[in-house]
Amino acid sequence: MAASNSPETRAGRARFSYPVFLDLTDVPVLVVGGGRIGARKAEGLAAAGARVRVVAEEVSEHIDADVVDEVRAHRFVDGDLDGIRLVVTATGDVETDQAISRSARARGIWTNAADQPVDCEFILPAIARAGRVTGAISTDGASPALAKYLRDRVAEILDDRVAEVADILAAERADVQARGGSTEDIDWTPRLRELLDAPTL
Ligand SMILES: C[C@@]1(CC(=O)O)C2=NC(=C\c3[nH]c(c(CCC(=O)O)c3CC(=O)O)Cc3[nH]c(c(CC(=O)O)c3CCC(=O)O)/C=C3\N/C(=C\2)[C@@H](CCC(=O)O)[C@]3(C)CC(=O)O)/[C@H]1CCC(=O)O
Ligand SMILES: NC(=O)c1ccc[n+]([C@@H]2O[C@H](COP(=O)([O-])OP(=O)(O)OC[C@H]3O[C@@H](n4cnc5c(N)ncnc54)[C@H](O)[C@@H]3O)[C@@H](O)[C@H]2O)c1
Repeated sequence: MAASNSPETRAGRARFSYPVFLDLTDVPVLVVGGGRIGARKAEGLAAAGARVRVVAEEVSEHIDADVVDEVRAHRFVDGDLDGIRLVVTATGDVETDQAISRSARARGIWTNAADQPVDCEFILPAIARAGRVTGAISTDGASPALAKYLRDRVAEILDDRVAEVADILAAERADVQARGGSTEDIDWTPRLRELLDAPTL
C-alpha cells in the first residue's frame, strides 16, 4: 500500500489512471488460487466470456468446475502462464503473488494481485450493471470501501429503465448507421431524456 500510494509513484496523478473495458470473449486467463477469492475472480472472468484456467495447490469447494475452462491442482509453475493473456493471483501469500506477477510481467502478461496493489499492473473496480451499461468505480486503491460505497450509489440510478433505454438507443443508432448516416452530429440528449422520463416504454 505504502509503495503504490507514495508520491514518487503517483507523480501527480493516479497510478492506475487509465480505465478500460475489456472484451474477454475466449481470451485465456489464469487465476492462481482456488480459495473463496480465487473462485470469485474466476467466476467474474468466466461470466465475461474468458477461458479461465485455475491453478491451485488446494482447490476448494468454491471453485465451480462447470464455470471454468481448466483446473490444475498443483503449485504454480511458470508453464501455467503459457498461452495466457491476463493473470489474477489470489494465493494469500505475498511472496508467491509477487513472484507470479514478476514472471507474468516478464512475458508481457497483464497482472492483478488481489489486495496487493504493488504487484498489480491493473486493479479491479467496484461494479454496478444494468444490461449493457456498466458503472465502474476505482479510488486508485485509496479506499476499496469507498469504491464499494460509491458503486452502491451508482447502482441506484442504473436500473432496468437504463438498461432498456440503452437497448433502444443502440437500435436507433444502428438504424442511422444502416441508412449510411453518422450518429456523431445528432444531439441525443432530448431523445434519451424523453426515454428515461417516459412513464412506460
Ligand atoms: C473494488 C474491489 C473489486 C474486487 O476486488 O473485485 C476491490 N476491493 C474490494 C473490496 C475490499 N477490499 C478490501 C476491503 C476492506 C475495506 C478496505 O480496506 O477498504 C474491501 C471492502 C469490503 O470487502 O467490504 C481490502 C483491501 N483491498 C486492497 C487492499 C490492499 C491495500 O489497500 O494495500 C486491502 C486491504 C487488505 C488488508 O488490509 O488485509 C486492494 C485492492 N482492492 C481493490 C479492489 C483494488 C483497489 C480498488 C480501488 O479502490 O480502486 C486493489 C488495490 C487491488 C485489487 O484487489 O484489485 C472490491 C469491492 C467488491 C465489490 O464489488 O463489492
Ligand atoms: N479483494 C477482496 O475483496 C479480497 C477479500 C479478501 C481477501 N482477499 C485477498 O485474496 C487472498 C486469497 O483469499 P482466499 O480467502 O481465497 O484465500 P485461501 O487461503 O482460501 O486460498 C488461497 C488459495 O491459493 C492457493 N495457493 C497458495 N499458494 C499457491 C501456489 N504457490 N501455487 C498455487 N496455488 C497456491 C491455495 O492452495 C488456495 O487454493 C487473500 O490473502 C487476500 O490477499 C481479497
